[in-house]
Amino acid sequence: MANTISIMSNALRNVVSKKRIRYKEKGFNLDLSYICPKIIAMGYPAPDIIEGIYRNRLEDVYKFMEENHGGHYRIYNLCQERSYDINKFHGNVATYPFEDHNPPPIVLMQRFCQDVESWLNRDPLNVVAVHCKAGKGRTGTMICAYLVHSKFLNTADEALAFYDEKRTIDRKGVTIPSQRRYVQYYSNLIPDIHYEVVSLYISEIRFAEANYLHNLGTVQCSISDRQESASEKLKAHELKTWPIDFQKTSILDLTSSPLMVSGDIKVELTQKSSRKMICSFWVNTFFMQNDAARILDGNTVKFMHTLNKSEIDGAHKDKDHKSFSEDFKIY
Ligand SMILES: CCCCCCCC(=O)OC[C@H](COP(=O)(O)O[C@H]1[C@H](O)[C@@H](OP(=O)(O)O)[C@H](OP(=O)(O)O)[C@@H](OP(=O)(O)O)[C@H]1O)OC(=O)CCCCCCC
Repeated sequence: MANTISIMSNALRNVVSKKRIRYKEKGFNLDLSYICPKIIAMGYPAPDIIEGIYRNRLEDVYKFMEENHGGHYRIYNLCQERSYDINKFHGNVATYPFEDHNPPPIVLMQRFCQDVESWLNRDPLNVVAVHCKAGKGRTGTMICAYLVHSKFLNTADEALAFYDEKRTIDRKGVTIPSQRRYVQYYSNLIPDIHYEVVSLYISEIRFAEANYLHNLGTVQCSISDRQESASEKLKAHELKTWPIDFQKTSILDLTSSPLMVSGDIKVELTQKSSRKMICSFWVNTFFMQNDAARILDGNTVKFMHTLNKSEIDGAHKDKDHKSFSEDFKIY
């Protein structure tokens, strides 16, 4: 009977881990992959019995780490929605939590990379094990940032492709466009660009060739930023929202009262009635300054930051937006 339950549980874990590469050696069967000898990506180490039925069991991950890297491992938990007693891993657990399906704040990426670098430099035997919930999107975003930070690879694209190959069977590791964009942003800081929070004024957003939106009629457009506070969980903080009737216009015109934004900014389109998310994207003002065309009076900046469909979260998955035109752009 116990053997049957174990077989069924392993079967379910395999289904839940989808196309992620599993570690199946030395008696282990874990949603876990070595990205390189010192960097492990893994699914959540579930402490409770129920979640342990379909995800890594914490005790199995502990056994794996002790047998293979005893005394030389540090765990990084990126989950904002889950946690466990860090003493289960001798207290050597660092947390850098952010929301599922979203990019991390740039400053969180910097702190994560510095922490990993410090740990790995302490002893040649040291390794890191990074996880979120699935150990795929958020985990990949941070690991790719470190692959560029450490100059193990030279570009964001190289890091993303390397991670995709080492972590997934279908080479679809980091798929959320804004997560991929933030790895690119981070790589733009290497080797020694000083990041700072920059304020810009949004005076116009143009939605071009977005036939899909035209068919939706009035859509709600919101712009949010992120206000970090130690106590509160990270979440987008809505600054303002506007209705846009895409049957009449494809421009959000804020010329009369530009909106000042700073740092990590989320633009989101939702169905006006249901508030169901249509698509969204995160950008960071520091990396948009070059796109900013100073208007004559010098203090209002209209940034024409072109994003195409593959760079818009939600649209990239296509499953809901098959009628998006190929060249869906947000300026
Ligand atoms: C008999 C039931 C069979 C269920 C088969 C489910 C098969 C299945 O879809 O399993 C997967 C689901 C969801 O799986 P998870 O609960 O693990 O969620 C994943 C996680 O959010 C990833 O983000 P991250 O944590 O890596 O940052 C996300 O990647 P991203 O943000 O990059 O898109 C991925 O989206 P994606 O897959 O890429 O679209 C999500 O599927 O698991 C569950 O729902 C767990 C509950 C399982 C219920 C167990 C009941 C005992």
